Amino acid sequence: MSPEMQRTYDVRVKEFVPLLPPQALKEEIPISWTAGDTVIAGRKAIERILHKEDPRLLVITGPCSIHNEEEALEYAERLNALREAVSETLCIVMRVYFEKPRTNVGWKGMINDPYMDGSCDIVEGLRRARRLLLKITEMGMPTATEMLDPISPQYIAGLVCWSAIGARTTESQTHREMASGLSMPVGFKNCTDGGLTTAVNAMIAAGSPQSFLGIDADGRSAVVKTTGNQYAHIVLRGGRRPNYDSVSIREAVDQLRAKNLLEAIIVDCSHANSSKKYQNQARVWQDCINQRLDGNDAIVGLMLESNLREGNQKLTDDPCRLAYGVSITDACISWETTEALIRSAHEQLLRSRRGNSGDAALSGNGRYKVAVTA
Ligand SMILES: O=C[C@H](O)[C@H](O)COP(=O)(O)O
Ligand SMILES: C=C(OP(=O)(O)O)C(=O)O
Repeated sequence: MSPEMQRTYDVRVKEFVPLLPPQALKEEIPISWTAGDTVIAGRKAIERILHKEDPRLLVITGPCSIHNEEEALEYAERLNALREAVSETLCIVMRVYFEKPRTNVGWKGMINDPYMDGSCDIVEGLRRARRLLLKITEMGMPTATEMLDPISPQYIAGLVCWSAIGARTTESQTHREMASGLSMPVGFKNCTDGGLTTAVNAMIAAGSPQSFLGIDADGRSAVVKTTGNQYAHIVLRGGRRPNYDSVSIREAVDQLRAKNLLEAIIVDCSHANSSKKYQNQARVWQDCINQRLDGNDAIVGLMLESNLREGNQKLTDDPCRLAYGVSITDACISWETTEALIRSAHEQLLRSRRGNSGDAALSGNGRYKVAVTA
């Protein structure tokens, strides 16, 4: 480019690092028939739940963010066994989140910075994300992720059954346009202050055909024309106050009904619904199960932030010294708590379906005691 053309461009860009085209990564790590079957069946099951053709409760559970493949695979193996055991009442999908939206700055997830040292080797991040999604879907485990960067779906979306647009990006036109072309159901979080209107508008925009700028499978910049995503739905994650209680659910249903949108709500038991205290997730979970048992079919799914071990840890200069199975972003509930919550919900839903009387109560330490009465 001539100097007079160049002098007004890229004033603050240090470097352009070439990225391999999506097609090249798909050929390097090809989707298998088994993985493809998991994705297709997972998407179908979620679509049927959103349309209330499948009475099961959708459960999206897993780490706040993935930073270590070995830990993610151990979690996936445990969850997959549990998924099969409770599949009569629950449709379990694993959170496999590689992209983290930050309130200001911080580690932005495995795709952005796989070595967690600021080197931001995004090519390696995309490779690791795709490889891990492939391994998890090959187990038969359906996957969920947040789509944050509008380019990355081209590299990984074929291995994802459900995706979220986060609270910080639900108002973004770019993300709504992207969602209109995504192949899986997309949940829009309410925005961080708790307002639902942004998510409702996002559902309308994502449900409509859109034309916007993107890239194609060969990595060429392109005008992307979409059909609209008829499975856009809302995810309540709380805001200035929690919004999982029955009054908030009613309010959300009223807003959805007024716009003729899917009256299918997923409640995120974490984030502002738990006041960012992982110990509160159990309470939110049981409240929503109770609402379901009381006949409220608007809540079709629940989300948990869960990891092998509870809590979280700070990411320091030496990632090798991180504790195994502990989140480096939001604090999570442990595997043991997750399993107890899921098994308890399964038993309560089974009993209710069979018309048996039963009682599930929260014990003092936040774990469930399930007492079946004759
Ligand atoms: O789910 C994760 C976090 O809540 C989200 O990425 C924001 O994190 P931050 O406020 O720590 O940046
Ligand atoms: C970032 C997340 O949620 P939210 O957008 O609701 O903050 C998340 O689920 O990881």
